[in-house]
Amino acid sequence: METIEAKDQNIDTNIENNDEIILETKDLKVHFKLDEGLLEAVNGVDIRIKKKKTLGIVGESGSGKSVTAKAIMQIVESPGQVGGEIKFRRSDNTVVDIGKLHPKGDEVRNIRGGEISMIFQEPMKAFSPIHTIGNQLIEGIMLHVTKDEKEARKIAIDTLRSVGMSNPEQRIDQYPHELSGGMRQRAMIAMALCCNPSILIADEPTTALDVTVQAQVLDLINNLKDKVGSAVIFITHDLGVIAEMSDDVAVMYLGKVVEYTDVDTLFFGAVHPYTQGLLRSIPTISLKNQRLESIEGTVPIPMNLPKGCGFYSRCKFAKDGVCNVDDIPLVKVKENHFVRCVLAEEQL
Ligand SMILES: Nc1ncnc2c1ncn2[C@@H]1O[C@H](COP(=O)(O)OP(=O)(O)OP(=O)(O)O)[C@@H](O)[C@H]1O
Repeated sequence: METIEAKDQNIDTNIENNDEIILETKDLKVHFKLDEGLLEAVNGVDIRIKKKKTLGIVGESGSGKSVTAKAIMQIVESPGQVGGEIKFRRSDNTVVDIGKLHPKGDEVRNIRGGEISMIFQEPMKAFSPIHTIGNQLIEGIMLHVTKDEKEARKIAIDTLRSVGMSNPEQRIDQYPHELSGGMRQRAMIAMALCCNPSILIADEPTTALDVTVQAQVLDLINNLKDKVGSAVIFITHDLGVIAEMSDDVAVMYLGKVVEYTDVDTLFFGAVHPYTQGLLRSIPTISLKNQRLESIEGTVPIPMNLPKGCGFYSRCKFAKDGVCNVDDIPLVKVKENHFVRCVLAEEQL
């Protein structure tokens, strides 16, 4: 077994020597200094995004998924402090550590919205209510793609059409509040895609939509991923969506990745008790008449945490004196399968 703890990475390839890797975080931390104490929202996350692939990040509310995404975009709110490495391969093939760039500097601004863009849970947050959809798309295109306003407007209309918006020539001059929820979500996806980003981060992009529109938006992201050739980071608490969208999956709990593998291994060979608990809580047709299990309790607030496994208080396999003594490393159990659990070896 090999340990891939952040400080002791034992992986033979990394972003510097494997150009299939487009983004890599190492020992990523986001801490908030609050009056009540230090809140460790993200606490040593190592993830890798490969070109044109989707990494799903799954976990319950409060596990640190959104804060991880915000750190990659350098948009963590004050008083959040970001540590660790966020190495990103730019379109000219140079590798930069986004975490070392000034959050308001030109280089981050070029990357954000241009090379890495994000779809948020709630489209109203992404748009200014006082400008038309078109003005907001065109502003981004003129910043990242072309200085020619006519051409930028054409790109905006074409992108709106490509995300399934009817009458884009008219809709482009509407304000966000004039669009339905589904159309607003499409407009936000268009805004995220109009500069052909190499990474699209989608943070629960369908939560606020009704079920039929949800399915359309997921299809849209999958189709556009193929067309534009972007890699996707897809954040959700829904394992059904993970199955549909992901190539690799990172399961997060209490600010850490607890299991990391490809989507098939996740569904057919999950090892971490937390992942197994999440899987037992998915409704399936064959389980129609059985009660679904849920994981008892909730994710604790990541402040003043005791030593050992973060899942200790909720885990039915927890062993006193074993799991609650030291921090648990993420361990390689087989090729492309990593688990943060001392029982991992026994359960294989
Ligand atoms: N601006 C902030 N100030 C203080 N604490 C924060 C801030 N943003 C997030 N947190 C805390 O960081 C932890 C992780 O939050 P995060 O939003 O990343 O979780 P999540 O897994 O994305 O959950 P959800 O699915 O509900 O979005 C939580 O305990 C949250 O309360």
